[in-house]
Order: sequence, then C-alpha cells, then structure tokens
Amino acid sequence: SYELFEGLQLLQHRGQDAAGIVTCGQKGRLYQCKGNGMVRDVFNREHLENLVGSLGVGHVRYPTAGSSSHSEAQPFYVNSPYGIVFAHNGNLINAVELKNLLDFRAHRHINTDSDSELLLNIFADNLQMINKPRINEEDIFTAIRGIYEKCIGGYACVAMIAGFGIIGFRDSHGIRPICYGTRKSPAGVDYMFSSESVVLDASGFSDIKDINPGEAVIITKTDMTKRQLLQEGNFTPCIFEYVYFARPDSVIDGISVYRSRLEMGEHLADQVIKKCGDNMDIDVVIPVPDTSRVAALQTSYKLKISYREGFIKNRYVGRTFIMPGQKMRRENVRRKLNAMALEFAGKNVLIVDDSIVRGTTSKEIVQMARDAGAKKAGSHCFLSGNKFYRFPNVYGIDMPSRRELIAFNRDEDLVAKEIGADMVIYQNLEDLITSCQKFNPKIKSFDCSVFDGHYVTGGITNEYLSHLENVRNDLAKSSRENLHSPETIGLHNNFRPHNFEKINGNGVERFEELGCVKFDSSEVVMELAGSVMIMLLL
Ligand SMILES: O=P(O)(O)OC[C@H]1O[C@H](OP(=O)(O)OP(=O)(O)O)[C@H](O)[C@@H]1O
Ligand SMILES: NC(=O)CC[C@H](N)C(=O)O
Ligand SMILES: [Mg+2]
Repeated sequence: SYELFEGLQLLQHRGQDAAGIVTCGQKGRLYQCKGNGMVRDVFNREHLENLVGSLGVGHVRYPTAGSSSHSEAQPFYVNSPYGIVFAHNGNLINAVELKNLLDFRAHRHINTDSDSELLLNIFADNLQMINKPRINEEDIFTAIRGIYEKCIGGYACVAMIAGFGIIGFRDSHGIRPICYGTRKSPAGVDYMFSSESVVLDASGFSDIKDINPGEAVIITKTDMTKRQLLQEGNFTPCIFEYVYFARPDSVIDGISVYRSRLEMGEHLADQVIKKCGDNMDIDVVIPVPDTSRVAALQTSYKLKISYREGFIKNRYVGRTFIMPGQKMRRENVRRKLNAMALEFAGKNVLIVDDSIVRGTTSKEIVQMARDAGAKKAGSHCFLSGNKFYRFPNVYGIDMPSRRELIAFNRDEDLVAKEIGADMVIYQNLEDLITSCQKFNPKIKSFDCSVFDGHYVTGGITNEYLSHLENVRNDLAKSSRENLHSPETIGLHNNFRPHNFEKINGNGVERFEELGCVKFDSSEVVMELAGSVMIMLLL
C-alpha cells in the first residue's frame, strides 16, 4: 500500500477529485480505502497499514463522466464473478448503449453515472458468460476481446481478480497511455502497471514497456502473459498528454514528454519570428507555471531572449484546468500564481503557456502582468503550445463543451481581445505533431480531435456532441453537484464497518466520510511468495 500511495502521489497531476486503493491479501481478501480529495488527504498511515496484501490497484480521479461524488471514486469492485477490482483512465462514448445492454441483457445493476462502472460490468459479464468456477488467462483474454467489441472510446485499464492476479489492457487506438515494468526483489519479481513511466522509474522498476493498442497483459503469481488481441490498427495516442497532461519526466509510447515539449518550444519560437518579424520588441520570456516551463525555456533559447520566472507558483495549489467548475478554476489561478513586479515592470514580455483552452488562466495572468507593470499594452504575446482548441474531447479529458472553449468562433485577434492580450501566437498543428513524432516516427498519427475535430474511433455524431455539451457543461455539472445526492460508498461497495475501531477510533461518521471499507470477497487463497504486484492508473 505504501508503494501504491507513493505512486498515486506521482500521478496526482492526473486527477485531484478522488483517490482510492484496493489491495488483495491472504485468502483473496480485499481491503479498500477511497474518498474525495488529494492523495495526501484521503490516506493516512493507519489506512495504509490496513491496506494489507502484496497486490493492489490505485487510482486518482479526474471525472469525465458522472459527477465528483465519492461513490464514483475508483477503483470499482464487483463481487461476481470471482471478485474483480477495476480502475480506468479514459472515457467511453457509448455509455448509454452499454448501460442498456447491462440492464436488459446482463441484468446488472449500475449504481452510479460513472462510465468506468459500466466498463467493469461489461468485463464482469464477459467473464460470467465463460461460466467456470475458476478462470485462466485464455478466459480473461476472451473477456477483454468482448470489451473491444462493445466499448467505444478511450480506455487504459487495470483489473485485479481476487486470488488470481492483475491485468492491464488498452483500447484499440491506444488513446490513453499505460505501461508496465518489472523489479527484482529477494522474494521474486515485482510487477507494476502505470499510466506514466515516472512511477515505475521512481519506484525502481525497469524494462519499462508500453502496452500496445489492443493488447492485454496478465500477471499471475507464476507468470506474465501478453496477448495482442486486436490486429495493430490505427495507433493514435492522445497528443494532449504531451502538451499538458503528463509529467515531463515520463516517456509515453517511446516519446519523452520533456523532449517533445522542448521541441514544441522550438517551433513556437519559429512562429514568433514569423509573426513578429524584425520588429520583435520582446525583453523577456516568461512561462506560466507549471507545464509551460519546458517549452518556454526552449522558446527563449531559440529567440535568444532571457527566460525569467515572473510568475511564482504556490506549490500547494494543484492544477486548475482539471478543477471542477469555472469559479473554482478562476479563483485558483489567482491563488496559485503571483506576478513578481520585478520581472514585469517596464518590460515587454512574451508569456508562454502550453494551452489556452477556456482562457481562464490567460485572462487572469494578462491582468496580473499588467498590474505588475509590464511596459505597454502591446507587450503581451501569448503562445499556446497548440493550434486552436475548437472541439470537445471525448476520450478522457473533460473538455466537453464547444461554447466553453475560448477559440470557439474566435480567431487569434479575437482570442487576444477576449483575454486582454495584445497578441496571441498559436503553434501550428503540423509542428505540434512533428514535435512528438520526431521521437517515435512509428507513430503515424495522434488523436488531435480537440484541434481538428477528427475523432479516431468514429461513432461521434453531432447529436452525441450536443448531448455531451448539454450534460457536461459547467452549469449542468454544478447544478448536479449542488443537488443533494445521498449516495453511500458503503452500499456500493459492501460497506462493513466491522474493522472500524481498529482503523480509526473517531466514530463511524469519519469512517464513512473517508470511504474506508474492508470486505471479504473470496475464499480463494492467495500465495504470492512475497512478490509485489501493483497497478496504478489515472
Ligand atoms: O485556458 P485554460 O482553460 O485556463 O487552460 C489552460 C491552462 O490550464 C493548464 O494549467 P494548470 O493550472 O491546470 O496546470 P499546470 O500547473 O500544470 O500548468 C495549462 O497548463 C494552462 O495553463
Ligand atoms: N480521467 C479519467 O480517466 C476519468 C475516468 C472515468 N471516465 C471517470 O470519470 O471516472
Ligand atoms: Mg498551466
């Protein structure tokens, strides 16, 4: 549990709404702790000590479906068949259809609005149909094939089957990332799956490999088995991972996120030169912490203009883009960043950000830069690491509403006006793709749907996009969150407070609030010879 905890801290940038860990100990018993909040808030030492066992699943959540309710915190669990624990990174686009299928054909009750709960139940149903008291790897591959047939969208998943082992698999386009590695220990070989290689790296795992699109990897106490379940087709990893989402010290699908961002900075400099020509009257290049730092550094280097940290980030405030609700995002930009007058006063500044999506950050920082005394109105240039964000993301980034995107129906000049800048210079999409592809030419294309509206899975209709926009725009989300919803994590997960005193002596309320549950799910005996199998996912 400590390694899962450390790993989740390393993935905190991928989800700040909820976190959870489920471990599997002797006799196939599962131990769970999950709840809303950052990793450091959800778990304390006692929780971790009670999460016993030598395999487990951890998850940090950034909702792209359903709500922020703690009943949607992952990992999810179903007791039948076999006792399955499941964590998912991504988003399904045919959730309505899957829910009907589960209801009318499989007679499975779905207790939340989370698409991940659907995915787990499809997996469980596929396993159920095999109808065996004990399963083997072939059965699991068959069940995952069934997922590929039914589930459309972006999904990188990990599952743990009580008493059996852990499984990782990835959607047929490889939109969302997932990798795995091994580590030798005196007790044997340890295995870990993770959304990002940084976790494997920091935990001493090596021989790191990405799971291919349409591939599944199963690790049991005796073996690791891989299977390419679908013919390698259109591999299109999400380009937004490189631009913003992933940590720079991760390598995803053979591409160093750091190197790709340096390259983006280089191309951005070309765009500045192209747009400003010889009249480039810029005194200083200033990044918007955190993500744009790497690109900004290279832009400054190429332009031969000093790089300065003009915005200081409060290290205790998380990412604003993945916060729920516009009000919270706006307020937190101010809480997070402070402009140092020293670096702005009397200067023409080129402010570099990786993305201008809703424009929340840009609007605030332009004002902050001006308040801090930047020389003249014509002094702020904003460089997005990207071409215009004009289309919703449907594969695991919560960017569902066109109307909320600042570049929707606006060109560069109008965006500049809207955010109060004097000029906005966007990266061009070809350069962005080149910045990533350069490091792995085998990847022929990326999911760039937010820029070009091309959805690699197909199945996206205008009706679907309108529906998404209606249910997941900020207003709709906040009205839902404000509704009192008496969901209990206990009901959903066989809440049994029998170990409560041992875990926490402060009363049942506290226990429930933290969503800490201990449950027995299987009589299968686990003997893992002390080796550790860990899965971490967004
Ligand atoms: O136009 P917007 O809707 O504001 O979104 C874009 C901004 O959000 C992200 O920063 P965030 O604060 O999430 O994280 P960071 O600290 O990693 O840069 C991103 O790096 C941009 O700064
Ligand atoms: N960010 C994600 O991967 C989200 C997973 C899943 N769609 C959820 O909303 O919980
Ligand atoms: Mg940022």
